[in-house]
Formats: sequence, C-alpha cells, structure tokens
Amino acid sequence: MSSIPLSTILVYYGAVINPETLTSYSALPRALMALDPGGYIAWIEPDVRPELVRETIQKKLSEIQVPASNEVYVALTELEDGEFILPGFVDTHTHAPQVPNMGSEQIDHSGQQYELLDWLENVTFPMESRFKDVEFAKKVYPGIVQRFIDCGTTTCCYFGSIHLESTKVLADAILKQGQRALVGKCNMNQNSPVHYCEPSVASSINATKELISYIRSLKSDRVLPIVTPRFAISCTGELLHGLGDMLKADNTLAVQTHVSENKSEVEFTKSLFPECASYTDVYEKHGLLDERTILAHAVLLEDEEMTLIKKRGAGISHCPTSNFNLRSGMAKVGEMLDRGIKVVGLGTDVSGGFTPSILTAIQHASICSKMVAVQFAATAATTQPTSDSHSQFANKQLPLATLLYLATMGGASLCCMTDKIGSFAPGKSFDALLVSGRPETKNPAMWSLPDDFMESSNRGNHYDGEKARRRLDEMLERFFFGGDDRNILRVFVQGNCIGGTALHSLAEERNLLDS
Ligand SMILES: Nc1nc2[nH]cnc2c(=O)[nH]1
Ligand SMILES: [Zn+2]
Repeated sequence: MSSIPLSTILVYYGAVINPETLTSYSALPRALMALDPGGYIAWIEPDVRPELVRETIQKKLSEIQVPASNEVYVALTELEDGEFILPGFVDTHTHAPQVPNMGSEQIDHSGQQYELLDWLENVTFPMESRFKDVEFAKKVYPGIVQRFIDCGTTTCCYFGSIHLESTKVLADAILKQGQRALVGKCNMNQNSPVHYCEPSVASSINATKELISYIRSLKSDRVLPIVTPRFAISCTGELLHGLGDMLKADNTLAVQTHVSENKSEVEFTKSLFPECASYTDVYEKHGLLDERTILAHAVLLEDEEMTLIKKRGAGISHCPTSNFNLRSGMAKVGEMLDRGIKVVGLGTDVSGGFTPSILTAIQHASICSKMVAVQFAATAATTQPTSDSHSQFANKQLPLATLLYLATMGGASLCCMTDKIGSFAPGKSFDALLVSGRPETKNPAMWSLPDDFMESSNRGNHYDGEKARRRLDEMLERFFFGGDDRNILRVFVQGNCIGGTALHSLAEERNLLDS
C-alpha cells in the first residue's frame, strides 16, 4: 500500500467525471485536481489548457498560503489519453463471509436453484458458520476485502457472520488494507440452525457492543461499526428492541438489515410479528427505522411501507444481481426515486449476487429498470401509453447519470457520508478510481471508439470541448456496460492507492526486482 509523504501535494491533470444530481454529472476532459497531504481534495479547476497547468498550480498554491517553513513537493500526474478519474463506488450491502460461496450452490451444482429461505438454510448458513474458526477468518478475509477493493469499491457496508472474533478480523483487514467501511456482526437468535444461532438476547447484544467498542478502539474514521440484525425472521422482538435501544442511546450508530426481499420471507415475517402492519413496520416498531437505516432489497414493498420509509428518511440498497439470481423479483427503484426516498444506493449482496463488482450491479440495475418498464407496458391497458408519462423515473429505464449517482452519491447518502465521499469537491476525501479504456487493458469494449472521438482527445491546439465531453460520456457508458476490473487501474481511498490492476503490476515488478 502506498501513502503520501506528509509534505507532498498530489495534482492530477486529465479527464474527470463528477456526479452532481440524480440526472446530471459533469464531464471534465481537462480538469486539474489537487489533494492536500491528508488525502482531502484541496481544489479543482474544471478546465485548464495544457500550457497553463504549471502556472495554475503555482497560483493555487499561493492562494492556499502554504507556510514558508513547509517545504512542499508537488507531484503532478498527467492522465493518458483514454483514462479518466471517477469517484469510488459505494457498495451499500454485501456479506463478506459469503464470498467463498460466490457462484456456487454447493449441493448438487444444478445452477443456482434456490430461492431465499432455502438458499440461506442449505448454502449460506453452512458457509457462514465456518467463521467460528478465527484462523479461517484470518486466512480468507484479507483476500476477500482486496477483491472488493479491486472491483472499485472504496466504501463498503459489510455484514460479517454472527461471530465476534472473526468480525474483528474482518475490521482489522479492512483497516490494514485501507478501504472505507461500515462493519457489523449479524444478530441472530431465532429461526436459525442450532450451530449458527446466538444463545440469548443478552449474548447477542453484548457481542454487538463489544464489536462496536473494538472497532472504535481502532481509532479510524474510515472503519466504523454498524448494528446488523440479519432480518426480522432471525431476531426475536426482544432482541430487535434491545438493538433499537442501542441506536436510541447513540446517534452516531447506523443499522443495516434486509427488508421485503422474497414472497415467502415476507409472509413468514408477517406471521412472526402479527402486531406489525407490515414488514417495514417491524423495524419501525422496534426503533430501527430512521435516517441511519440501510434496508437491503425492498423488492416487494407495499405502498404504505414506501411512505413510512420516506417519512423516516431511511435508505434502500438496491441489489439487482441478487434479486435476479435468487429469483426474488424486481425492485421498483424508479418509483422510490420519484417518491423522494432518501436516495437509493447499489449493493452486490454477495453471494446472493454472484460477484463483488458494483459494475455488475450497475448493469443489472439498468436491466431491472428496463424490465420494470416492459412489465408496465405489458400490463397497462392497451389504451394506455406504453411508458409512464406522469413519472420522472418510475417505469422507465434509468439513465446513465442516475446509475452513476446511485453507485456513488446515492451510496454516500445511505452511509450518511455525503460530506466526505460520493463526488469530488474541495474538503471531500479523494476516494476515487483511475479508469482506463486504453488498449493495454485488453478490453476492446472500451478502446474501439470511432476515430473522430480519438482525435478530440488532444487537450491543446485542436481541442474541441464539446467533442471531448461527448467522448467522455461515451467512455463512461462503455465502462459501465463493457468495462470490468481490468479497466480499474488504481483505487484510491483518502488519497492512498490501495488497489487496482496498476497497483498489482507495480507489486509484481517489485517482486521481480527483489528476487
Ligand atoms: N440476500 C440475502 N438475504 C438475506 N436475508 C437474510 N439474510 C440474507 C442474506 O444473507 N442474503
Ligand atoms: Zn444480504
């Protein structure tokens, strides 16, 4: 892992994509962005001609009045043609101890055949229960965390297993490897296998408190604890109440759980909590629903549940890969956005979702929105228009800008971190991806652009701003729909490069030199 010497100001010159709203982003083909030694963005100049780069840096440095006694080094990195910088992805829902199951259902290899509840029982709980063995956790968690990082996830909301010690190991790995994260251990004290169930409310609450103290003792503002009742089915009302009380007593704590993912799950939940008006109301009644709440899935929400979620300011993590794979259904993300639900983020939900890549979640979020639109058109009476002309997002395909927003700012919003991450602005942390569409990445989907786009890349004399911006739009779309981790050269958190293919090739070069 590389870190910035204290007195160095890093400056990047080249193409930057910066999300703005649900429907807009800025595409800046020749921006200049400087980081202070702490990895915060010091300033951004949106459009600088190549011959003015050094002059602009001098001027900016004099404006921020670096004390004369401080020797300041400026390290300028000029992006190559075909490269751009993008805010890092936020994965708002995933399960670290399920990564060893990714792509496998283990029983008879008949091809991802289970729906949620059977899948939990037959595939997921057996794997998670292996994390009782702390040595196993130590062996696998570092590689798991690095895999998420290399997919471009700079901030991740992790579910651990029920085990305190192994979840500490997960937090240690995240801290060491430099990712930003919320980390929780699952609370489960009912409807779970005997070997994978906490023995009492008190033991579940105490272990949760101990994990919170442990993570806070790491004294990192990057790795934070999050309360993690697995879902209503696996927690008694008393346990949910106890966790709600913890949140009431500490307004810096966040909570993550699952909601309304699958038909049988919703029915079972309602049968367990008949006093509650809906699945979401279970969380409401137990003090677990407010603006610090991240609810994964929300595929089958009833009308009143959407209203309640909006009222409480809770956020939704849309996990389309998992929803397709476990045959859960299609979340109505467009409708949620129209209702102004505290923006939606994206989640990989490994291993319900079979990849840790938010790029895949982006692709599937797009497909999900298209299929919701197709279904709307098919079910609307033939006299109705085939698209929903009264809505902005509902029953329509999500545009590129919206997908970008969900993967970055939407996620930041769910994590209550919009002041820190999700986009580029002075004072925010430099959590970013250096993306390349160049031929060396060996991904023709990104470099086979038409020649006239290639010509517009010249930042100097023949620069055509409009063409260069259109080319960046095109590159972003190609990255989202044809890109993969080969195209993510570097992954930065708080200015430190912690992953990406370029990091690995550097490490390999070093190893070669060492040997
Ligand atoms: N997708 C998914 N849904 C859940 N509901 C409760 N636990 C889980 C889980 O591990 N994955
Ligand atoms: Zn999940």
